[in-house]
Amino acid sequence: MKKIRLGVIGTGMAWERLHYPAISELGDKYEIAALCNRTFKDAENFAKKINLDIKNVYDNLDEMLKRPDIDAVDILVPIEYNYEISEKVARAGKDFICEKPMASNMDDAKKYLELSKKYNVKIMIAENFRYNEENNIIKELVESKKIGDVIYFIRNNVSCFPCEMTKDTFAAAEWRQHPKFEGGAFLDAALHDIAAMRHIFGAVQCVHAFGKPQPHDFNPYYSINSNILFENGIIGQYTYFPSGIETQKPPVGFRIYGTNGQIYLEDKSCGIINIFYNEGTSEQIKYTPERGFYNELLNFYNALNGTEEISVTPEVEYGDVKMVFDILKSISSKEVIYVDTPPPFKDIKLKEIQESTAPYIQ
Ligand SMILES: NC(=O)C1=CN([C@@H]2O[C@H](COP(=O)(O)OP(=O)(O)OC[C@H]3O[C@@H](n4cnc5c(N)ncnc54)[C@H](OP(=O)(O)O)[C@@H]3O)[C@@H](O)[C@H]2O)C=CC1
Ligand SMILES: O=C1CO[C@H](CO)[C@@H](O)[C@@H]1O
Repeated sequence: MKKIRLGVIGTGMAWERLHYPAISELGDKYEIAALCNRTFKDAENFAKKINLDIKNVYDNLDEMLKRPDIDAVDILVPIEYNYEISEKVARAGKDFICEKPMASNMDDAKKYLELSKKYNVKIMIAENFRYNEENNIIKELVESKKIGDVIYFIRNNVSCFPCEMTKDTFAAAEWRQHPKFEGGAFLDAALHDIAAMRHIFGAVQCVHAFGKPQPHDFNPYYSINSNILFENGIIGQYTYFPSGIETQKPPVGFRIYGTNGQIYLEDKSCGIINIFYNEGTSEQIKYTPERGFYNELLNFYNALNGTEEISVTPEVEYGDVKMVFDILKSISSKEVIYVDTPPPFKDIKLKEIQESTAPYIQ
């Protein structure tokens, strides 16, 4: 197939540091046709870097979308504009990629689900964690029962957002420090962990969460702790703590305990997944960190080519976003919230779970 001629909307950090390097690696599949940014100068500067003629630089999105020679669009704008711009691009009849989250609230997330059919366009939500190598390896390990039946997991995401605010990082952005959307950093960053957990363990029956309120705008809580019950009976604890002290930062951890052993990922960038078996042996699996961006862009190319389905559609992302807001709802209501399954409690085949875990318990 010919190269996809891509129009880019939002030439900020995610474009420069994440999508552009992956697109460059896929240089035989993509060609950057046009750039659009709210601040024209920034897009113009980037165009110079890649030798793109200035006539292909816009600060008016409608003008860029009129171009018939643009095959597809990549949307990387602050979260509060994701739905509005996606709707505009879909209406223009362009296939597109939109960075996560698909929307900044549930009303827009619901409307997002109609876009693909209504305008007959292909849509991929760029949730890189669902395309990251480590998450796909762990999913395969869990599904193939490498550590037997999974009983429970614990996942922590500990960082220091305030320490990052003055550095050349994502936290420096005004829209992250004073978000105009509910959930702040929890929607922006914890969404990745939630996507990874749902990718690995499947649909979620319900969550019960607690939060320690804080006065700063970037996140409503110092820490959010949640208990999760998956539809397959797996239970887990997830903690999102973006207010840690930099020097005390413990490693981000993901530990999965099964009847025959344990899977341990110290950090998504460490490159090694450890498996510890109950009998005392262990195994290490190497992976390349941060491959999600390359993999998602390859998936999008293949989908436009007709050789693959899009893996992360709005329907897939919808459940991840819903879980973010369900956790926040659980904190404020102090109630258990059903995520993917409507109440009452679905039969989770307790007897089968007890039988499969019996050897572990003895
Ligand atoms: N998957 C991942 O790991 C990551 C994903 N992201 C996602 O990427 C998106 C962008 O984040 P990031 O790049 O960090 O944010 P930035 O603020 O760095 O960049 C956003 C860019 O969008 C431009 N913009 C804003 N509104 C419009 C508009 N209406 N039309 C055209 N351009 C517009 C901004 O212009 P101006 O400068 O004028 O405001 C800015 O250049 C978010 O959805 C975020 O969730 C971000 C980081 C990592
Ligand atoms: O998606 C992203 C990756 O994680 C960052 C936090 O660490 C976010 O701010 C960003 O939007």
